Amino acid sequence: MDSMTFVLFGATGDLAKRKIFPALYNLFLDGNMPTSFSVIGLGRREMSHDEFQARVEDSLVTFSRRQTDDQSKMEGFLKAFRYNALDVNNPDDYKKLLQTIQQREEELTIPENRMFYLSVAPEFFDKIAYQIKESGIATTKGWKRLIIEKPFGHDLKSAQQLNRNLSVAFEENEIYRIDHYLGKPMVQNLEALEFANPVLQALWNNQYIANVQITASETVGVEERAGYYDQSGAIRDMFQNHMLQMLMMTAMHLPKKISPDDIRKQKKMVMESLRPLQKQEVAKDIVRAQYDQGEVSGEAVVGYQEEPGVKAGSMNDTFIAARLWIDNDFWNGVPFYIRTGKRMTEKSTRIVIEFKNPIKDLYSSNNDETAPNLLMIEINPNAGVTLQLNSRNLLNNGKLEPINVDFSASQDDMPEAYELLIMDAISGDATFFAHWDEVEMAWKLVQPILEAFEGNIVPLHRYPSGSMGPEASDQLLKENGFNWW
Ligand SMILES: NC(=O)C1=CN([C@@H]2O[C@H](COP(=O)(O)OP(=O)(O)OC[C@H]3O[C@@H](n4cnc5c(N)ncnc54)[C@H](OP(=O)(O)O)[C@@H]3O)[C@@H](O)[C@H]2O)C=CC1
Ligand SMILES: O=C1O[C@H](COP(=O)(O)O)[C@@H](O)[C@H](O)[C@H]1O
Repeated sequence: MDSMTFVLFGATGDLAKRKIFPALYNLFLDGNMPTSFSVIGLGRREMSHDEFQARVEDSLVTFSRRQTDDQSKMEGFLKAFRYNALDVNNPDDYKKLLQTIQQREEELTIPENRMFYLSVAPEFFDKIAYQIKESGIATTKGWKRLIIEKPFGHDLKSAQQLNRNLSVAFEENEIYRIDHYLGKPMVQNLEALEFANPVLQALWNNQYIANVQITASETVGVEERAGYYDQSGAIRDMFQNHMLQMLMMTAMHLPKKISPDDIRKQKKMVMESLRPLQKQEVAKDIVRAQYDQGEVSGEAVVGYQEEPGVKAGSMNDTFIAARLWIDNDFWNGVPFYIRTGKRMTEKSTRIVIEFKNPIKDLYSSNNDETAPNLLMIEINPNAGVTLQLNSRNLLNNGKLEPINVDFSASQDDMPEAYELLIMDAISGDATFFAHWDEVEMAWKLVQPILEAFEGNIVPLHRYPSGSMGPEASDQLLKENGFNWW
């Protein structure tokens, strides 16, 4: 792994504290950081290097997955950290930043490999990219890379504009767009599950699969993020990025070889085959809803309209269900159902593959019936795979009953999404980052939905907090003879 300088914009913020510092630290403890590296934290407020290091240490003690009693390890890690005050709008601050970067490169005798992580509000992304170029920081004899957080645009036009603005300083192969769902170990494992098992590979098509269901349900409400979420909704917050990424990872087909380029090509082909939605017809395939008051995990909670910071009469969606079709030879005729929402019954992210059941009535003369075979992939909070088969239960008069063949991945010491993603970015492996083509096609799919929501031509259903969403979401599957698993 190349020695490098990790420049963190937003180093005094929440994401840095909760995710980025702990991820770097765990990589360090696992021997997955370069032997020599420097981290330069940036924020508006003034702070000494020592104060910054103390802040980082505090975050590690509170949030790191791994802890060590060996203080020399902690010290070895912290000594890599420096802090510069920088206002993203002030060109002089970038000149000072360049000096700090160069000074550290000299001190550590490391090459000019520079990683820029933008953990700041998205309206700063293009300004920072521009200043990185103008100040000369981007002129390096080594590599340079940019990691950015979502949201990547607010709609198709703003995403395209942002991409143009970033490209003044960075090539596409230098941009690592974080979608933290792509860092979840079970999402990364989808590729192996689909392609490293000839049995599943043979069945992974419309001849054997009846439908695919992707669910990401949350029990939390809007929390303290109403300012952002009320403008965003489930459609932008989860559907445009995480849900569509999981769909791509599930529906892609065996690439010629397992390489970042080939996997991305397959994902792109899925997006190209997704049947576009027409604004006037969005309501046929998309259900939007908002949570009312109710009870979640035994606790009474208020409805969305009563949440602090939500504007009166907000029509924002806190739940989305969708039925999508992939018009290619593999998936013609197989509905892909997606649902995601806040204040639902349980916290669970999972993908269920329902296989066709041509022998449903074979046993009916014995008063028996076969349940469909299901492959259930649990992503979060548990990680595992379950295959539902039919078997006779000798303790119940030999009746046919579904049984589960289970594999549960141990969650102990499982690396966090940010660890895996930051490690990949440092190694220059972009497999599990969102390519611009994917992001743009996702926005193209979502744009008519946004317009239909804004034009109010899609009803806004309601669901009680603590439920699995409105009846209309169940109806979407009933229309095709299915139900949510
Ligand atoms: N927090 C999370 O869990 C997640 C966050 N994200 C995304 O990550 C990004 C950062 O989020 P988060 O850490 O929560 O945000 P915070 O509001 O906690 O932190 C914002 C950071 O930006 C800095 N900042 C603000 N204005 C300026 C400026 N003019 N010049 C330089 N720095 C500035 C702040 O520095 P200072 O305070 O010193 O001014 C602070 O370090 C956002 O894009 C967010 O959408 C994505 C997924 C999850
Ligand atoms: O990106 C986001 O994801 C979280 C859910 O992530 P998970 O890893 O806990 O499943 C969601 O709560 C948040 O609104 C969204 O911005």
